[in-house]
Amino acid sequence: MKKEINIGLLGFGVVGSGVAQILLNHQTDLQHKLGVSVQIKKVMVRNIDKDRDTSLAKDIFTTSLDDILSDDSIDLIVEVMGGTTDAKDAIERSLQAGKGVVTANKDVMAEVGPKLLKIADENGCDLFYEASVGGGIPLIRTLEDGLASDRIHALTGIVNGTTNFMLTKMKEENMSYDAALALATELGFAEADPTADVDGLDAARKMVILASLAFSTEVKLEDVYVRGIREIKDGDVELADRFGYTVKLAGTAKKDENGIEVAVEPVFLPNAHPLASVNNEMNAVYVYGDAVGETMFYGPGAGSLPTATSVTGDIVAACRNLLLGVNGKRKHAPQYERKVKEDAQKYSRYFHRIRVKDEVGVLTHLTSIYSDNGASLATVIQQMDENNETDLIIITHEISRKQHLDILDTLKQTDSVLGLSSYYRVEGE
Ligand SMILES: NC(=O)C1=CN([C@@H]2O[C@H](COP(=O)(O)OP(=O)(O)OC[C@H]3O[C@@H](n4cnc5c(N)ncnc54)[C@H](OP(=O)(O)O)[C@@H]3O)[C@@H](O)[C@H]2O)C=CC1
Ligand SMILES: N[C@@H](CC=O)C(=O)O
Ligand code: NA
Repeated sequence: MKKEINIGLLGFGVVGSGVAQILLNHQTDLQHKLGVSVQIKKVMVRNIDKDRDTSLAKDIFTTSLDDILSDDSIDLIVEVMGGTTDAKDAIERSLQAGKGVVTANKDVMAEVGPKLLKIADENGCDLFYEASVGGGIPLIRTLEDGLASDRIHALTGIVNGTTNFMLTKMKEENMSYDAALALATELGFAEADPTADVDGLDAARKMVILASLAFSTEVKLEDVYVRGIREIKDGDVELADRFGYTVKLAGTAKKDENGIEVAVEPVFLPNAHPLASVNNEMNAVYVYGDAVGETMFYGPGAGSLPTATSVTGDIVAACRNLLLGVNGKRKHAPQYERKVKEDAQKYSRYFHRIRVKDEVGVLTHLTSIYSDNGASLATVIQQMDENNETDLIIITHEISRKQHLDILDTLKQTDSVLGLSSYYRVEGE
C-alpha cells in the first residue's frame, strides 16, 4: 500500500504556486481524505534562477522534463505551464510514460483534447482538466458526473474572468480599457498573451471544452463564432442600460435536431438576467438539461488560489483512482457525430446601432433593407447627438445569423449609412 503520492509540477507561476500553497497548507486535510500524503517531488520552470516565494527546497526545481518523467517515484504530472507546443508535448509524453495528468490548459484541451484523452485511455491514465474552464467552479466534473444522466441542450455563460473584470471596472469605476487590462494582468487573471482574453479566443476555447462534454460530440475551435470586447464601442454600455440591458462577453452553445451552434460575443443581457449581475473576475454558467431544467454554476473564473483549488481537486480525484487501482478506466469517445448548424439555422434577436445621414427618407430606406431580408423589427429609434449626427437604433425580432450578417453587408454599402457603430445579439429573453 502506497504511503505517499508524488507529483511532478510543470510550471510555478500564478497557478503552480497556488497549487503548492494548497498542497502544503491543507496537507493534513488531504492526508485524512486520502490516507496518504501528497508531495511535490519536482518542479519544472523555464528560469531556474528566478527568486520564488516558496518553502519548497530549491533543489527540486529543474528545467528538464526528462528529469521528471524518468523519476519512477513520480505518479502524477500537473501541467500548469500554459502555452501550446511544449505543454502538449509534455502531456503526451507523461501519458505515454504511464503517468496520469492534471492540467489547467484550455488552449491544449480545446485544440487536441480528444487526441490526448484517447492517449490517456490507451495508456490507462487519468487526464483531468477541471481548472481549464471556470477557474474555481466545479463544472467539468458536474457535467461528467452530476449531470451524466441528463441530455444537455444548451449552455450560456460568462467564462472569461479578465474581460468580465474589465467590463465591470470600466462600467462601475469609469476605469479606462488599458488601466482595467493592466489591473487584470497584475492580479494574475489575464493570459500570458492577453489578446486571447480580450478578443474572445480564451472564452471560445472554454466553450469548445464545455460543448464537447455537454453534447458528447467533437467541437472544433473553427465551429465557434468569435467576437471580443474590442467590438464594444463608446456609449454602447450606457445605451444598453437605457434599453434595460447589460453588455457581457458571453459564451453560448445550443444543440437541436439541426446540429450544434457555439458562439462567444458581447451580448445584450436583460438587466434582470442572473448573468447580468455576475461581476469582476467571477464566472457563471447556465446549463439547460432536458430533465434537470435550468441550473447555474457560479464562482471565481480566474486567480491563483481559486484555479489551484480546481487543480488540487483533480489531484485528489487522480490520487483516489491510483489508490483504488481504477485510474484511466473512464472512456472518452464521443457519442455523436460532429454536426454544426449553418448560419441560416441559428436564431436570435439583434441590436444594431447605425450612424446615418440626417436626411429625408433615410428611415424608410433603411427599414426596407430589413424587410427585404425578411426581418421584422421590434424597436426603431432615431436619436440625434450634439454634433447633429444621427444614430438609428434597431432591435429585431428573431432572425437568423445569416439574415443579420446579410443586413450588415447591405447597410455597409448604403450611401446614407455613415458607419455601423456596433451590433449585438440579444441573449436570455
Ligand atoms: N491565471 C489564471 O487565473 C488561470 C490560468 N489558467 C491556465 O493555467 C496555466 C498556467 O497559467 P499561469 O499560472 O497564469 O501562468 P504563469 O505565466 O503565471 O506561469 C507559467 C509557469 O510555467 C513555467 N513555464 C512556462 N513555459 C515553460 C516551458 N516551456 N518550460 C518550462 N517551464 C515553463 C514558467 O516558468 P518561469 O517561472 O521560470 O517563468 C512559470 O513558472 C495556463 O494554461 C493558463 O491558461 C487556467 C485558469 C485560470
Ligand atoms: N485568462 C483567463 C484565466 C482563466 O481561465 C480568464 O481571465 O478567464
Ligand atoms: Na472548473
